[in-house]
Order: sequence, then structure tokens, then C-alpha cells
Amino acid sequence: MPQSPPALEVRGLTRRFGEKTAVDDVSFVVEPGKMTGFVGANGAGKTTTMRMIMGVLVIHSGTVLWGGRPITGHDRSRFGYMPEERGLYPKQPVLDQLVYLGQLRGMTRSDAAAEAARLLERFGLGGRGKDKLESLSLGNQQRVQIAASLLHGPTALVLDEPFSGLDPVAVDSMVDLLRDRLREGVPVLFSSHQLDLVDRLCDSLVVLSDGKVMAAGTSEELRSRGPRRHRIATVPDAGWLRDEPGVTVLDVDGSTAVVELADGAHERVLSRAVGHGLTEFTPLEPSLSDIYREVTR
Ligand SMILES: Nc1ncnc2c1ncn2[C@@H]1O[C@H](COP(=O)(O)OP(=O)(O)OP(=O)(O)O)[C@@H](O)[C@H]1O
Repeated sequence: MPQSPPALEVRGLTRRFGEKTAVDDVSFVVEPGKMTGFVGANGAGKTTTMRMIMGVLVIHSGTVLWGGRPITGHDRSRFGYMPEERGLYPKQPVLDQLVYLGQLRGMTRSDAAAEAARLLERFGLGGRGKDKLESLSLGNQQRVQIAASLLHGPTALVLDEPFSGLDPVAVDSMVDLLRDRLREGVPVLFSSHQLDLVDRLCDSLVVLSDGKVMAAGTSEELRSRGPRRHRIATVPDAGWLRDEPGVTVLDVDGSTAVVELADGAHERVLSRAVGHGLTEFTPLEPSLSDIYREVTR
């Protein structure tokens, strides 16, 4: 029977810098084949967590598990990692660096060269292989960094802000490449400040605030736990909702209002709305951005 692909899990991960606990008892799972967004304000502890996952920073307590057992150096060497500090050499030609990295990761020279050329082509950089990295625009340098993390057919991807500085076309071509890996069951963890992108791309979300996990789960789970918003329209005017118990009006414009309903208020507000000339009563699914704002408020 074929083995199911491994999940990446962190359990109780903790890291201090002097007096400050930068990552505080952090636990979450990145399921195989799932794109998991890692979000949080500046300084929330995302980079520190990713560094501990990759073994470039000592873990003070907790564990990283790969396929349910403690991760090894060999496991990590097969991951694709895009560190915050990036790490390619500005003064060396793009293709040479990629081939070198591929060889470091156990590829033959010719396999590494072929795969590097294929990835550069996919990113529209087919003609730039002989150029020094520093001669490329920042967005194109970013594409090369991404190619470096994908080169060796990684078993998991840990990507620190992979989309920052990319234009929408570059984001889409990167996402296409990631989807190829996801289909093979590779778990992908990526940090981002771009909530709209996270909303569009993620299967799951981990929200970090001040070193702690504020929410973690699949998009559906988090959405079902998110604020219960409704759009209610009553003709001629929806202003009466302002005085209705159990209703928080977020926006009202003439006959239409967007509201949050308290637990148990739904039936009563619906029947009151009928009395006020109801034309619409629609539940609104919260976006991941709404959920993020809610849990970090
Ligand atoms: N090497 C270090 N020495 C001292 N403090 C550190 C070190 N690395 C991180 N920190 C502190 O740990 C906390 C978490 O930082 P981290 O870089 O992990 O956050 P982040 O969520 O990745 O932020 P950003 O979104 O700005 O990249 C911050 O308060 C930071 O100043």
C-alpha cells in the first residue's frame, strides 16, 4: 500500500531571546498537500518559528515532527527553504548558483542544470541564466530565490515571505509551481503580510500574535468560527437595526445594512425584519482577513 505523504508538525515550540519569549508554546500542523498561510504582525515570531523548523536556530523547548516522528537533519535537507535573509550570492551568475545548490542537495550536475533552466523558463527568466543575480530587478531576484527552494523536488516547503516584492503575474506563476508540488502531497508553509493573497491561496491558516497562536485550522473551520455577519435590506430604510438588541451594525446605507448578530438573535431579527419590509437577509462568509483582524484585535 502506498504510504500517505508526511505532515509537518510543530508541538510546543518555544524560543527566547534574553528576557523576551519570541515564540511561546506554538503548535500547529501543516498537512500534506495543503497550503498553509502563516500570518502575524511584525515581530509576531513567524521567522523565528520557521528558523526552528529548519534547524537554523536552536529550539528552547518543544519539537518539530515530520511524518509523526522527530525531524532529522536528513529530513530537513530535503525540504525547500526560502529564508528571510534570502541567501544567494549577488555577484555570481544565476544559473551557476542554482546548479551548485542542486548539487549540494544531492542532484547530479546535469539534472540540476536541466531543472534550473526549466524553472527559470517558467519564471520568464530563460535568457538571464548567465547574468549576475545583482543585475536582475528585485522581483526577478526573488523569483530566482524561489527557484532555488524548488530545485531539488522538495518534500516540504517553508517559505518566509515568498510573495513580497512580486508583481501579480509573478505571484501567479509561483503559485502554479507550488500547486504542482501540493498535488504531490508536499506540505507548504508560507508567511505573508498580504492578507488578500493569503485569503486567495490558503487551505489553512495559522495566526500568530506576540509569539502565540491565536487561531489555527482549515479555512472552512476558521470561517465557521468567524464573526456571523449578515446583509439585511428592508425597504425603505434599514436604520431601525441600530436600536435592535443583539445587533451590531457595521455599515448602513439607506435600505441595506451589514450587521453582526449575537448568539440567539437570528430568529427574532429575521421576524422583525419581515415587519420592516424585508427584501434581503443574507449570511456573509467572513474572509480570512476578517478572521485575522478578529483574532488579533
Ligand atoms: N536574533 C535575535 N536576537 C534577538 N531578538 C530577536 C532575534 N530574532 C528575533 N528576535 C525578536 O523576536 C521577535 C520575533 O521576531 P520574528 O522575526 O520571528 O517575527 P516575524 O513575525 O517574523 O516578524 P516580521 O513580520 O517583521 O518578519 C521580535 O521581537 C524580534 O525582535
